[in-house]
Amino acid sequence: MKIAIGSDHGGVDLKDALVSSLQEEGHEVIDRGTHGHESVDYPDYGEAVANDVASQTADFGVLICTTGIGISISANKVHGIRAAVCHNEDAAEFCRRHNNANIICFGQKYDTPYMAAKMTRIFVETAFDGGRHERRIDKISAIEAKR
Ligand SMILES: O=C(CO)[C@H](O)[C@H](O)[C@H](O)COP(=O)(O)O
Repeated sequence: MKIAIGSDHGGVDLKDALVSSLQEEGHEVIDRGTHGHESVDYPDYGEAVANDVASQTADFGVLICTTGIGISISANKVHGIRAAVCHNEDAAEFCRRHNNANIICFGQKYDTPYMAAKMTRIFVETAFDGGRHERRIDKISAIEAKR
């Protein structure tokens, strides 16, 4: 898989750990930064990764900030993006099965490298269930289309 990843300074250590584990698992990783602990603004990285996913430059995205919240809100402003904050394996599975999420978001404050790698593995390996969930995704897209 081709996976775009990004974080602000509050998520950079977890981001760097995930870049390594994703590469070890054989994924092609597009690392959109940040690349150090200097203070930066999470919307810049949320937008960069969201653009990669929306344009199909990447199959999926991974975003990290301190809590996972600011960067997920930012990514969800890009048309076609469904970014889900996950802190356990069940959420990582169900945001794919029911919500067809295309970006998974973590909070470095809460998620260990081990757990984030595990959740990311579940996320990329789980298919969308379709069926009744397709109708709901279509309604999300319809909300987007009004703007
Ligand atoms: O936006 C956030 C919360 O949703 C992110 O966690 C940021 O990393 C955080 O706000 C950055 O805060 P800082 O005090 O500037 O490090």
